[in-house]
Amino acid sequence: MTLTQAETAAVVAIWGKIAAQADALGTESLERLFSSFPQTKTYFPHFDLSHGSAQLHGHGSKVLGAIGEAVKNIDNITGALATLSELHAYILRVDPVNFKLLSHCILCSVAAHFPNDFTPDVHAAWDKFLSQISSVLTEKYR
Ligand code: HEM
Repeated sequence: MTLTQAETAAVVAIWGKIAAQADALGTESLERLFSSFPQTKTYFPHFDLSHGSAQLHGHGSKVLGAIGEAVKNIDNITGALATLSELHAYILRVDPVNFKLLSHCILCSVAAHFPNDFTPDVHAAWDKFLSQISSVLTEKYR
């Protein structure tokens, strides 16, 4: 399920705009996740999840940072996210279903901030890209 050249181009095309607001978009994505799918909060009992908390911002920034690494290494996402993959599988033991939920929330945040850039093609390409990231982060479970 590798990205086609056109899909890669569509992912990269909008990344510059996302990167410029990475912290805010990451935080918003997490807030969407915790409010739409409250069961996901169980992985963060040690976090202050209230709106605007420093931990939420810090984590949102880290998540989008990892996505940025995947964009930079779009031909080798597995290698780029290897350490994170081990962390999520062996240490954090995040149920794979949650990756779909977070991916959905990231897409919603990007769509809300960049309605003109978020064309159907860009939507489809980002959907595929985020599912690739999710596959990499959950592949150690098998
Ligand atoms: C697009 C998918 C995801 C990406 C790119 C991602 C990325 C990251 C990154 C970069 C870190 C920090 C690692 C470090 O500090 O070394 C992290 C930690 C963590 N992630 Fe994820 N993650 C994803 C999905 C999820 C999901 C779906 C959950 C659970 C609902 C989750 C739960 C956690 C938890 C609990 C931590 C540790 C937080 C802490 O104690 O600081 N992650 N993730």
